[in-house]
Amino acid sequence: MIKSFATKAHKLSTNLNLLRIIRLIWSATKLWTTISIIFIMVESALFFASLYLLKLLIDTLAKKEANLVQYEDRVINLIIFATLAAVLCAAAKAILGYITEKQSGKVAEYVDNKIHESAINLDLSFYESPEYFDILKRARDMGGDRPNLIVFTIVDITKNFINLIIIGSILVSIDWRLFPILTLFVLPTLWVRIIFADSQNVLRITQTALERKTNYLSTLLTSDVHAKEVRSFGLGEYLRKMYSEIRLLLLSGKLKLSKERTYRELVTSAIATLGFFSCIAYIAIGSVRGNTSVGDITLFLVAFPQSFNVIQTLSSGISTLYQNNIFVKSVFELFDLKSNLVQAQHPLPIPNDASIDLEIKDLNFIYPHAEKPTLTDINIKMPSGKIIAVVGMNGAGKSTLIKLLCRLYDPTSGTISLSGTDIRKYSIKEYQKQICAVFQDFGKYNVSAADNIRFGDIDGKRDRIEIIEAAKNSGADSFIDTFPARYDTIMGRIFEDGHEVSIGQWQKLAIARSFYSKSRFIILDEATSALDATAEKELFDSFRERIGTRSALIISHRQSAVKHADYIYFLSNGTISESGTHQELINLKGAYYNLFNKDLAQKQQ
Ligand SMILES: Nc1ncnc2c1ncn2[C@@H]1O[C@H](COP(=O)(O)OP(=O)(O)OP(=O)(O)O)[C@@H](O)[C@H]1O
Repeated sequence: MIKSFATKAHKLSTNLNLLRIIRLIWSATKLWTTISIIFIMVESALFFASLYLLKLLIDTLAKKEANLVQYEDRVINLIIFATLAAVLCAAAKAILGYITEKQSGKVAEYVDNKIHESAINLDLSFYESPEYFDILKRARDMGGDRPNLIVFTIVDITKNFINLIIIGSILVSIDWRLFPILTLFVLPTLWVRIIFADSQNVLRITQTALERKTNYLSTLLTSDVHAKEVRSFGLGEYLRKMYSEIRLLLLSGKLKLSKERTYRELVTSAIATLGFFSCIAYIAIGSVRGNTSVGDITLFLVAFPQSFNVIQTLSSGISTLYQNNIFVKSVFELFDLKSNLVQAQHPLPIPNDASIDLEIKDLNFIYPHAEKPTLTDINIKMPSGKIIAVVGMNGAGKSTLIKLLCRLYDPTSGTISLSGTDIRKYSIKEYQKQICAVFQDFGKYNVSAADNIRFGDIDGKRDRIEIIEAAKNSGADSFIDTFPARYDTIMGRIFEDGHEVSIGQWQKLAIARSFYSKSRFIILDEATSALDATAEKELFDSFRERIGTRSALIISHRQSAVKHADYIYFLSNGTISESGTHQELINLKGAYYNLFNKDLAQKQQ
């Protein structure tokens, strides 16, 4: 048992990240941590003073003095000081409670901020990895009340540790054997608690994926996004049953562990109580035999239950800290994750000249954890001021190409260059500012129509004229103008006073956002799929005027969207199989010709 305890203790110290937790608390709030340390000291000093004064009082009472007046004064003074120390100790304890609350609020805010900062800075590949979502879930579970709990527990442990030394020294002064005996009897409780905290952590790790699944099912059952399909396909009952079954499975795992823990704690608590009464018996026998003074017995009766309490609280504090360690660990794991995109050490400035082009050369790309490449031998030129189009069947790799152009991923081999320089030599943020993409799953922001557009250039000044101009260019102005609050109308139905708009109207807002951006390249990935035929025709017939001097890349399954492009690439199974102008590709009578309906293409010739 001792060996096992030692191993556990070693694991505890290495696993606990204690130093790192303390550093985190210190970084979050130096001021409140300093005040908290001061008050811990003050409270402990007052606690010691009140006990010591009580001891002096008992000793004085035990030895009556001849001078009664002096004797009485002495007793009264000791009572006053002991009371004062006890009152001040209680006051310090109450103030420390407030300070800890303040301190833990700051820590919670700091942890939340750091979690969000890490989540923003990690590259897209993390958002396509289940392991990352598990870490993120556990780290986010650290939010809420958990930082509070950890700060409170650390404060409590520190306080109780100091109190233990104080009470321990008092007990040693009565009889040196008391303290080790008591500690020895309480150790099994601590051991059991740590073992089970450890098992609980293992259980939490193994249950994270299932917990995420229940969260997902709950979202399906309750979110507005899925409400229509859940009803029309009658999925509600099926999903609810699935949710309940997983919750039951999770609960049974927790209950099994809890049952075992309760049984073992019953045994170890009995051992601790046995220790407590053994010490009392030892002192009582000493008293009967005249070996222990009345003062010592009284002091023992005051200090001993307190010490028992302190040791128990200390052991439960340590196990609470250990239990929460899994969340702390996940937070640190998240903080330690590094983006796979390597930032240039000395980034080059983005060229300022009017003509700026993008070129993809001999590019190959394989997704992390994927078995085969998604893109092979890609060569594409995006000259300044030109419109190019990429066409291909579902799954050909078009969106993947966009992710690479936006530097959300880096190519496995080959290069993407901006004005002849590999884009990895620029700062990621500055490069990404040059490209504005409207993705297939574009964002629908429940903010005002104006802000939906302004998000295209969040760092720029709020220019209402430019926002209206962008809305006109995308065709969004026609529906925004029908709202009484026009550009100040909140989009979507999540918040009060919000106006839901159609998918096509959301798409027009997203396109307006890209027009409003200051990027020199606009990418539309199936960004007009929900636009009506007239709106789409209007947009693309005068697309060149609408984008000004910028270059554009259009991905679409519709001929009307791509036929005006200066150059078209046909992507097939991750490679470019055809390229040329619309007319050249029609004449070729290959995959492009076949994709866009032979008859229609023939009519157009
Ligand atoms: N994160 C990912 N990890 C692994 N494979 C992926 C990932 N994302 C996409 N793929 C795979 O890459 C291939 C190309 O996907 P991509 O989304 O680029 O196709 P697409 O041409 O845009 O298709 P669509 O026309 O349907 O939008 C698909 O086979 C897809 O399964």
